Amino acid sequence: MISVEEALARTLALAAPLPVERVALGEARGRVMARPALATRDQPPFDASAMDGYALIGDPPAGATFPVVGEAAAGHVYAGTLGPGEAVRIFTGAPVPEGATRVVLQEDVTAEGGTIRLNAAATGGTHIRPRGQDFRTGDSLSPRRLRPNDLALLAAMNIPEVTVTRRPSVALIATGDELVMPGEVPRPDQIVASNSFALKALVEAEGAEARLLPIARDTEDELRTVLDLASDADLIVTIGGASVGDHDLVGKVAAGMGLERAFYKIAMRPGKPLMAGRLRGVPMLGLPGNPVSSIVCAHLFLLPMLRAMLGLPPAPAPLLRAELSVALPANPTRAHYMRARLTRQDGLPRIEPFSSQDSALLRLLAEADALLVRPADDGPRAPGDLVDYISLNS
Ligand SMILES: Nc1nc2c(c(=O)[nH]1)N[C@H]1C(S)=C(S)[C@@H](COP(=O)(O)OP(=O)(O)OC[C@H]3O[C@@H](n4cnc5c(N)ncnc54)[C@H](O)[C@@H]3O)O[C@H]1N2
Ligand code: MOO
Repeated sequence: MISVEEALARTLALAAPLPVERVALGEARGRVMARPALATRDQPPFDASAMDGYALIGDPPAGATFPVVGEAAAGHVYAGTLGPGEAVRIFTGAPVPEGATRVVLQEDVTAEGGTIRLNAAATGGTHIRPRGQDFRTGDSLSPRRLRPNDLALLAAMNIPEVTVTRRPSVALIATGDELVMPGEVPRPDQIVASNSFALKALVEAEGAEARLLPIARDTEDELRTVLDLASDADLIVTIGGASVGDHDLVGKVAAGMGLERAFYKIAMRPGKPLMAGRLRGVPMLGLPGNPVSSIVCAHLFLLPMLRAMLGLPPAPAPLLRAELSVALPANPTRAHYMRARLTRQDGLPRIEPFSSQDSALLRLLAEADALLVRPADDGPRAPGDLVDYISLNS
């Protein structure tokens, strides 16, 4: 069995960034920008007023008076020339008239019949945003997953379309004679397929597209047929049938179809029978069937693979720190990803693993905030120790 780190390195080696496409800015939220975006103009494109008031020249004392010779509003430049001793009525966002060095707030003047008088000496800055203060033509936004804030910046840069990595298409294949889809009537010896729904949601939240294929029954023929249906995907994910039982056929059938195996079995709990490889050119991840095992493996391997396919830097699931609230015995040779609850407190949160860690228990997984990470061969841990965890709440 290989380590989690080695398995991750081998799965990431299967995942290359996908081709790019252009999308309209309005469709770009959450997409991964593949190239830097370059501003096509300065922002603001002119010296702009930051306040409603009066634009004038110099630093006049309290009591000074000025004739108001014109007006500048947002979208309406003052076409005249401002001279010393004159003022232009100005509104927030308007271009500051040529030569003006200050905007006096309207609250700080008394306006009377086309003239203003300063109530007090103007203080506290010019209230002018200089041209290019936000960004200049040619300034760039580096490649990233686009958040709402980034979209506002791109719009201001006058970039109507962005180059993003194509969404990976992920084929999800549940396997097993015991499975029916939610809403169907299971026989007494059947259960409802659940894993695919968590996996679909995780895949979609990561910015990929998930396709639920028909459940593959436990025959070699049927598994082959469903794997064939997935051959146009960017990533094939099977669920179950990965272990050593007589009906665990995924490894055998995939091998018969030419799977180049990257690994099978890892020193990890849950998730030991994970397999990965390349099937006729398509990366494939064979997840264990136990619901918790498949979902934990998705966090640790499937999502990092998708991020790499999206062109993000190859990286493991992000680790956070928490303060352990109970004592834990030494962890043996398999890294353990324990379902745990987080409690907020000042500083780092407290983390408490559930007493049962059975990998079939979905109700406990639904209660869990985090996977507490126990590395392989980790010594005993005491309350108050700082430990790593992976968040399940995002
Ligand atoms: N003799 C051994 N038996 C098992 C070993 C082992 O090393 N030696 N490993 C155990 C471990 S660890 C795991 S994990 C499981 C993984 O088995 P499979 O990947 O072959 O999964 P299945 O046998 O198909 O299913 C296991 C379990 O999960 C249920 N299941 C499967 N798919 C779904 C689904 N889509 N939705 C909901 N539940 C699903 C299935 O009904 C079984 O109950 O093997 C252990 N055995
Ligand atoms: O690895 Mo299994 O995943 O413990 O249930």
